[in-house]
Amino acid sequence: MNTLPHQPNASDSESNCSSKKMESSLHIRTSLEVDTITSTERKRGSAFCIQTEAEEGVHLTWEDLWVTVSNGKNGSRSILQGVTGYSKPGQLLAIMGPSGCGKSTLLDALAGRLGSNTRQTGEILINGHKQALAYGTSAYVTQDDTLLTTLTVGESVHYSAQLQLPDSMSKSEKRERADITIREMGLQDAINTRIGGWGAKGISGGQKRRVTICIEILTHPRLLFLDEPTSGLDSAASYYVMSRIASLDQRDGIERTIIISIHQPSSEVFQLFHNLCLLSSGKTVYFGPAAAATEFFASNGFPCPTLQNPSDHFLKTINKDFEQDPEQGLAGGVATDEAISILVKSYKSSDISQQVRREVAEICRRDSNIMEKKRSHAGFLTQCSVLTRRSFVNMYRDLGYYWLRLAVYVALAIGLATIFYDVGLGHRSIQVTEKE
Ligand SMILES: Nc1ncnc2c1ncn2[C@@H]1O[C@H](COP(=O)(O)OP(=O)(O)OP(=O)(O)O)[C@@H](O)[C@H]1O
Repeated sequence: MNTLPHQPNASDSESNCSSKKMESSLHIRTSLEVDTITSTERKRGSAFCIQTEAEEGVHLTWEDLWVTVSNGKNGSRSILQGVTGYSKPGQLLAIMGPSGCGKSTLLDALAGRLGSNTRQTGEILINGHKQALAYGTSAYVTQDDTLLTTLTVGESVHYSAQLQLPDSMSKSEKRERADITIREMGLQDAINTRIGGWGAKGISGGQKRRVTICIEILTHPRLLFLDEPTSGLDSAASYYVMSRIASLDQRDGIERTIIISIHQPSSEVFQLFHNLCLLSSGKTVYFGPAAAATEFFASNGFPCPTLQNPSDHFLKTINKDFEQDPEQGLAGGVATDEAISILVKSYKSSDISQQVRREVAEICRRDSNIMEKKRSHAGFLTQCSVLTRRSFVNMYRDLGYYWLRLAVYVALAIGLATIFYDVGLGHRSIQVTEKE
């Protein structure tokens, strides 16, 4: 479970959407809480009947967002340079760009996870308000899977459900919620397979990603951040994982807002995106409907060759990490730096960019509710009991952790015993000095 930092001083007051470069204190909390079950639904005793109290989705907007890091004596460096955008419920936004362009930084800024050595300016609003999200409203899936390798898929999700879901839910309800989530992510066939690690092969990399996502969506968060959910997966596994993620946007009666950063999606995966944010060196090259990106590139002199994956074409055009081979042809006949500059300028003055600003202003103007602050997750005693049980299972099954350690202790005991072996029982065998 990844935790998002708590920002107690995040203001609840409505802020003026048009004000620029204002210090944003928005931070979003972790999903340790679930949506409350109404009493009638609890009586029915079915996790299928679980409803959220407030069904409103999360509109996330960011305007003129800058993130800078201090370079010590050399001053500071801008990682993000005035990016603007939005993400709406029921939509999947993909952040793309060459390595080091600021994808993870944008995702972290939106999720309130930036490091302490960074400085953030600009405005990030939730439903038009500067506010902190309540527990259970958002979840962040990091690049790495942090799972206990000795547990099975089912155990991992069930233990997590017992830890995250509130004590007001019965054990069977928690179990049912976990089972439904496992089925949603297509993991029912692997439910009894161990996660596996360096010692023993377990589930595949794609399945591990899905288990991590499963654990994060147990609390039915309305805002989901995923940092490179397909890293390390082959194209078939990537498509399978991404199609499951994309299907979450309308699940459980909740319109989810999903934001992912992704390196190089296949053309099939690309078609799952509603909106695309293309970054280069922290600047917006394109933000708008994913389907319109090819036309934007073509209208600026960088048409996508027939049968080429559009995302490959975009990244090839704006990747300046490697020297272009002139014999293979430069992007649109110009150097990469120039291509980026053309695209960035063109985007700034384009109708698409104006439309994005209008959309952001529209979301801010809407009379949306401030998100409720609900605090409900498993109590201290439940957490202690679940963690103890999980720890015992882990120790028992972990060869290195438990059995190898036991063997070392036995060997040590035998070694010590040999020192005293056959020392005899006479008064000279062991001299004991007693001080009166
Ligand atoms: N806290 C930080 N301190 C110093 N530099 C940072 C910090 N966070 C990010 N950077 C730098 O900012 C740049 C962008 O980093 P970021 O991780 O956002 O890129 P990315 O697009 O996600 O890259 P990748 O696709 O390789 O993961 C990198 O050069 C990185 O070294």
